Amino acid sequence: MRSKIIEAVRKERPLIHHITNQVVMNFSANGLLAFGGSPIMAKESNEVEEIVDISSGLLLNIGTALEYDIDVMIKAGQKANLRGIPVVIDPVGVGASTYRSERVKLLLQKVKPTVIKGNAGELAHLAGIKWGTKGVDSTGSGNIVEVAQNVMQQYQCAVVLTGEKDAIQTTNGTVINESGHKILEQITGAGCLLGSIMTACIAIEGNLEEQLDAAVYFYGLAAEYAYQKPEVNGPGTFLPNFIDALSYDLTVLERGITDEKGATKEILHHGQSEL
Ligand SMILES: Nc1ncnc2c1ncn2[C@@H]1O[C@H](COP(=O)(O)OP(=O)(O)O)[C@@H](O)[C@H]1O
Ligand SMILES: Cc1ncsc1CCOP(=O)(O)O
Repeated sequence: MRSKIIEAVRKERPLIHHITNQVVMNFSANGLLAFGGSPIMAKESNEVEEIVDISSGLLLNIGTALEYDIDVMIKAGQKANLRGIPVVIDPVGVGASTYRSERVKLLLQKVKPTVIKGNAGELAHLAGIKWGTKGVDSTGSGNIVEVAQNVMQQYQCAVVLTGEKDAIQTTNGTVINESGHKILEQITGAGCLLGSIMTACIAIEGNLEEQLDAAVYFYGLAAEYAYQKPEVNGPGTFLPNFIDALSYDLTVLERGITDEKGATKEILHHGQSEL
């Protein structure tokens, strides 16, 4: 099923309208292209509704959003809601400032998301559950299922909570994903690009839970596969290998990870003890 979902995305190459942060724009566009979607970044108020009109999915990521950007996100989000295309909201760093917290609240009042996605710290903030955070990163620990369920109930939408383990929460229940690699914590935009790929996966016909599961599982596996490459020595060399892996078939990734511990074995092989 996961392979079929990914193949279907690659066949359709859905256009995904991004209003995202300045840090990750290029990485997200390249990563989504490699995966098999079609990105467009557009945040001019005068064109944003037209761009929604030609898109199959909308990703709203508040990572570096100015007041103007929030207004544009609301305009685009409302148009997407009218058209019935999926909207993914990524409340990057929502707990880091009052401004972020208040603007995300406003965005969620004005726009109905299909999915809220974020790291555990961001989603715990939305849920009103105490959690450790540092800027845009999650540093705490706790019950991720409780957080995901709470956000789903509060905002009446599906939730993808990321971290060492990911929780995919829909009205069908919770799916826990364990694919992924710790190296993803050392590159910026790992969560943001997952948002792009998730939006592409839910922009085609199908079951939301299965599509989110396919996106999250595939993404984690691509990271594990890339890290195993002999030429990867750390975050810098990981990045291009990861982009390559995002373009591969799921079966290639699955076959390529030979050891149960996958990339962990390879890290030791590289003589690194900490990761
Ligand atoms: N310690 C980890 N082990 C394995 N995968 C991880 C780990 N931390 C994050 N990931 C993966 O990295 C991606 C981004 O998650 P995360 O780091 O939580 O997002 P963000 O970049 O928004 O903080 C997800 O696919 C997640 O599964
Ligand atoms: C570092 C940073 N600062 C504002 S947005 C951003 C990128 C965050 O990306 P991610 O949440 O995917 O790590």
